[in-house]
Amino acid sequence: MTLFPNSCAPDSPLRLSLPPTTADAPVTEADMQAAVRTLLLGLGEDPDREGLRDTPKRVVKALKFLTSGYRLSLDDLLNGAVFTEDTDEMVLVRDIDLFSSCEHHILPILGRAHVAYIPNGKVIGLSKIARICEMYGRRLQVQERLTAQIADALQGLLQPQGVAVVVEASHMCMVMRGVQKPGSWTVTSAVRGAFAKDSRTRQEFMDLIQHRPEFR
Ligand SMILES: Nc1nc2c(ncn2[C@@H]2O[C@H](COP(=O)(O)OP(=O)(O)OP(=O)(O)O)[C@@H](O)[C@H]2O)c(=O)[nH]1
Ligand SMILES: [Zn+2]
Repeated sequence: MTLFPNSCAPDSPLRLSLPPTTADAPVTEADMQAAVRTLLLGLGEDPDREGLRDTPKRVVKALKFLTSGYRLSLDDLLNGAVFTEDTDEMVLVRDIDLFSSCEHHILPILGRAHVAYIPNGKVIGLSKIARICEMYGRRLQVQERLTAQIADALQGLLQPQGVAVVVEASHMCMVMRGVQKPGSWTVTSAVRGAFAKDSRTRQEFMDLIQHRPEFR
């Protein structure tokens, strides 16, 4: 595994554009656990009671998992699974479960992605499309950026004739708190190449993903 997402060659198409981070800041695991302990105290809890004693450790572990996409790169997850193939028919992987975290509240974004591309001499292993969604999902996100990152990753890896991505998701920050709208779904799309230029191609994609959004 590449520990640092930007560790591939500076001119590599696989290089990720990460937001500025404090990755070099000396924040230890103990610091992070102490911060969670402080949160618990602020919430009026007793962090030393039995049920909460290991909670700082668990929360840090969970948050690290939910943001593990920062510590992955496209070449890690691709494992070379890009193949030469003489086809120019649309490939669609739909209903890819997606779990992300909203960057404003660090609360879950739950939904699914539909990802299509029209090859241009190269195809990608199908599971890798879901892995790309996972990599970008396991970061602090806004849905619009998540959608665009998935599209741009495929565009960069395959130089296909076009890419289309639709993400439909429910934001727990709009469901469990704040405006409290449990039935709301946010739909975002990113289209590139033929899907942007040709409305019939875009319509074919939209017809193929038509269904009632419902989180299972
Ligand atoms: N565009 C976009 N907005 C998001 C996303 N996730 C959360 N938000 C919104 O980010 C906004 C943050 O607004 P603020 O007013 O700063 O935060 P807040 O007081 O918690 O807002 P409320 O959620 O309205 O209570 C809210 O409107 C959220 O709904 C996302 O993926 N995309
Ligand atoms: Zn939010």
